[in-house]
Parts: sequence; C-alpha cells; structure tokens
Amino acid sequence: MTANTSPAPIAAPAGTAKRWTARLASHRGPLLALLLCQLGQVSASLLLPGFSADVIDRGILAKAPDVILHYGGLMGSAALTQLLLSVTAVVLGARISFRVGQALRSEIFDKVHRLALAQVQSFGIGSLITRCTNDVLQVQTMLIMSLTMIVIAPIMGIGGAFMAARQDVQLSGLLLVVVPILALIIGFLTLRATPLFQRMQGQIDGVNAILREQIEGIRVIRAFMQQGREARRFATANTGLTDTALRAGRLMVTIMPAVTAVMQLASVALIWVGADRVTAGGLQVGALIAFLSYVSLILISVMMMGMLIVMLPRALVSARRITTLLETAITVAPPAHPEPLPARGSGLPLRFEGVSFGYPGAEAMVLEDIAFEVGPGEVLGIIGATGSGKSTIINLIARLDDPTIGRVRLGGIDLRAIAPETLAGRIGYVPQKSYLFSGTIAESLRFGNPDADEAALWRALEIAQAADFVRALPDRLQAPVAQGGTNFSGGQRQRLAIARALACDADLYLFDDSFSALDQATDVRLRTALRQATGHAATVIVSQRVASIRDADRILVLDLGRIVGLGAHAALLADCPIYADIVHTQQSLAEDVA
Ligand SMILES: Nc1ncnc2c1ncn2[C@@H]1O[C@H](COP(=O)(O)OP(=O)(O)OP(=O)(O)O)[C@@H](O)[C@H]1O
Repeated sequence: MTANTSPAPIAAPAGTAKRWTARLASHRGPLLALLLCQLGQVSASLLLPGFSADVIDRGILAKAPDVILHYGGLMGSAALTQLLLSVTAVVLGARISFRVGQALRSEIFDKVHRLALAQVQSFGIGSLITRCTNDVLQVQTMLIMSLTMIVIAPIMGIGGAFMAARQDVQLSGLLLVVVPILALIIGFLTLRATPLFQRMQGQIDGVNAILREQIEGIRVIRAFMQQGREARRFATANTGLTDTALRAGRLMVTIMPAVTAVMQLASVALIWVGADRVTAGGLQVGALIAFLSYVSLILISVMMMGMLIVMLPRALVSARRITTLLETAITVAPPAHPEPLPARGSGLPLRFEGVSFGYPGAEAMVLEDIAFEVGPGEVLGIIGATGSGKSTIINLIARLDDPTIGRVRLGGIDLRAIAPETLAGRIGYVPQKSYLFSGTIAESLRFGNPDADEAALWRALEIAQAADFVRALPDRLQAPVAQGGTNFSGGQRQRLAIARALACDADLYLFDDSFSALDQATDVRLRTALRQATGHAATVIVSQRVASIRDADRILVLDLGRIVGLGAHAALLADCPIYADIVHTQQSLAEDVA
C-alpha cells in the first residue's frame, strides 16, 4: 500500500459538552464526597483568621487565659479539620481524574480499532498516539487541578471578601483595586498563550510522526547513510516544538511573579493604612491581623483561579483533539442488524458489483467500476503495475475500507451488513507487509483462531513451507517472536504470516503480494500445497509476479484502477496487450538473468 502524503481534513466535532459531563456524571458518588470535603475545608480556612483575632483581641490583649484556651482550641480543631479534608479531597480528585483518563484511553483505543484504514491514515499514526497519551494526560492533569480547586477558589475568594469586610469595611476598599488588576494580568497572558498551546500539540504530533517513521525505517536510513539528513529533520521538528513551548512557558511564568508582586504591594499598603487606623483606635490589632489573613486567602483564591486558567487552554486544545477523534463517524461502521453468513465450509462466493473507491478528500478515484466474481474453490489472481489499486481491492474485501460506489458481497450478502467479527472469522488475510505480534510462534499462529490445536498449527506451517525452519528452532512452536517478527527473515516472516491465515480455516483467503519474499521454488511448492488445502475456499492472490498467478482460474489485470483484462492466462496472453506486455517483460528479464 502506498503511503498517504496529503491527509484529508478531519471534520470538527459536533457539540461535546454533554459527552464530557456524562463522563464526570458516572463518578457522582466520589464527586459528591469531594464537594463536601471542599466545603468543609474552605469553611475551616475561613473560620481560622476570625478565631485568631479573638485569641489576640479578646484573649491576649484582655489578659483572659480561658478565652485564649477556648479560641485556641477552636483554632486547633479548624486547622486539623482543614488538613484532613484537604488530603481526602486531593485523594478523591486524583482518583476520579485517573479513572476518567483510563476511560478516555480505552475509548480512544476502541475507536482507533474501529476506524477505516483511510481514516487512520488521515489522522496519522503519530497523532493517534499523541491523542491517546499526551492529550489524555493534559486533560487528566487539568481535571485533578480543577476538582481540587474549582469549588474552593470562588468560595474562598468571596467568603474571604465577606469576612474581611466584617473585620473592616474601609480597608476592604483596597481589594476592589487589587483583584481586578490580578484578573487583568492573568487574562491577558492566558489569551496570548492559547494559540501557542494549540500549535504545540500539533508539533508534538509532528515529532512523534517523524520519530516513528525514522525508527521504522532505520535500516533504510543506515543503508543510504542518511543519518545526518534525518537528524536535521528531527532537530527541526524538535526545535520548533521547543521554541513554541518556551514562548508559551515565558508567558506563563510571568504570571506567578506578577501576581506575587501585586500581592506583596497590597499587603504593604494594607499594613500601612491598617497601622494608622490601629494607632487612631479605629481598629484592633487582632482584627488587622485577621484582615491580612483574609486578604491572603482572597489572593490565594485568585492564584488558584490563575493556575486553572493557565492550564485551561492547553487542556481545552487536548480535549478538543480527543473529542474530534471520538466523534468521528466511522466509515466502516458495523451494521445495526447484522445478517448471518451461510454455514462455515459451505462456500462463500465473493462478488464485486460496480465498485469505485476514492480516498476521503482526494479528487480522483483509485478504483473505478470494478466487477468480478470468485466462487468457492476458485483462485483469482490480480496483477497490475504498482499503484494500480491491487491492495485497495484487498482492503475492500477485508472491509478495512468501504466502496465509495457499488458493493462487495460475500455469500450474497453486502459486506456492510455482516458483523465485523463474523467477517473476520471467515477470512484468512495475509497483508502485503508481514507483521507478527510478539509472543511465541504458537501464539502468533493462533492470532485469528485461538482454538487451533497443535496439529492444525503444524498443518498450516507445512502448507506455508515454514515447518522445516520452525522444527529447526530449539523451542519449535514455543520459540519467541519479537515485536513485528523482526527476529525472523523477511521470507520466514512472510511464511509465518501465511501459516497464521491458514490456521483460521477460512472460507476466503486473501494474499496481498504475500509470496514476494519467497524464492521461485518455495513459491511453487507453497501454491501447490495451498490449492490442495484450501479446496473449498475462494482465494484471491495479488502479485507482481506472473509466475505466482498464471495458474489461477482467472486473472484480473488492473491498470490505473480499471479492469483491462479478466480471464485465464492463455486467453489474456492473446487478448490483453497490457498482460501480454507484463508477461513478456518478466520473461525477458528471467532470460537475461539466466
Ligand atoms: N492513504 C491513501 N491516500 C490517498 N491515496 C492513496 C492512499 N493509499 C494508496 N493511495 C493511492 O491509491 C492507489 C492504489 O494504491 P494500492 O496500494 O492499492 O496500489 P497497489 O496496486 O497495491 O500498489 P503496489 O503494487 O505498489 O502495492 C495508488 O495510486 C496510491 O497512490
């Protein structure tokens, strides 16, 4: 399959607030407990300065030890309550946030697995990984902060202002100046940082995509000695991300010093004015100290809001990216009322009816008006120049994508009406790029059929011409397979992938250029064994090599997405100039080599 170079734009999500509210609503119990903890915590914080004023003014200054003991006891109880409740609130907030993060990751994982292949390519693998990891982390962190501060901050701010005014109305006037200044500073800086955060998430996608491409293509890079060029490409993406992060960071770090400076100035002004009023007898010392404590509470609440606002833009960008993915309509959606397929082994004819396919956003069709049929026990070969649409036909049969026009039927039923698990259970698919999952050989072979016994696995290995090399391994079926199957050669990997498909005992086999890494002799032995073993099944073999498909019952010749020939080898050789051309070219190449 050819890589997509210009991904189609992805639709923006519809209304999303409901979905996020529903997500939180499923944690109703812990959220209620959290709310109560925060109410208790903030009440204790607001009571503390009042008690300290009473200790000073009514206890120490009035030389009344029992009053000191009374209010001192109240202060101790309030402080202890505040401590216990705040710890509980943080634990509850963290637990809810981690659960939401976990659920989001599961939803994204599930969604990615149900997307059409073209949609996966359209998002880009790097972006899908960032959405499942970094974006979820941003939302999760924002949630922890919000859950532990969002109730406290406004109550502490408003409650603090009310209690401060109770201590001294005149001094409270100063707050009318300080709070708006703080709000202005935070608002201005946050507005400027939002677009930077947006750009940053896109740049993280870019770094992930480049890194992934470079790790996957490491052999090519080394073989072509392109480490320098690739290092520069990575450095450019990395520097871009760092520059944006630094610009956003510079804006954000300005907030704390600015807020602290305003707070310090406010405290100095308060003590200045307050001391005058204490000297003049208009205010008691304890009340001034309590007033200062309330002002600290108000400023702390503004700082909390500031921190939330600082984090909000980035979290919103991440939440939007997650929602865009989760709300993308799946183009290969499973049917609401699936139709059953005929019984296993009874034969499933495959039929293409006027099928055209175009990638989302692309103007030209990749396949146009494709029609053919493969009956049970028949083999269809597909040949054509590179990029002519061979893999796309296989993708449509495996329902990795749906036709843009027309339909594909299996056993007479439109693929769109077949449940995905039913379809997968009846198809043995060998992709163009053999990929094996880590584990043992037995586990790899049982990927599509967990119930296959050892005898079935060996049978599949024999047909796939892989039994000899597996037998030679010290652990045979229990031999380890590295991620991607990288501890096997290309040809061995291809044979194991073929055996994995054969272990499914399917009604339809799809081989997408699956014999390319095999030598001619193995290719011939494999296809002979295959024909005997898959007698009842319909088989589609895509190949660039005439030798791999010349014995097929029919051969479909593709050129630029259109059928230019359909028939047996001999007939095509006589009637289809493009096929004859391919055959002659490969023959003369073989003669040249000989
Ligand atoms: N994700 C994509 N987005 C847009 N166009 C694509 C995408 N994938 C493939 N194509 C285009 O679709 C056409 C058919 O690709 P396909 O992979 O089916 O060809 P193929 O015949 O299997 O090629 P090959 O023999 O090289 O594997 C090509 O022209 C290719 O450029």
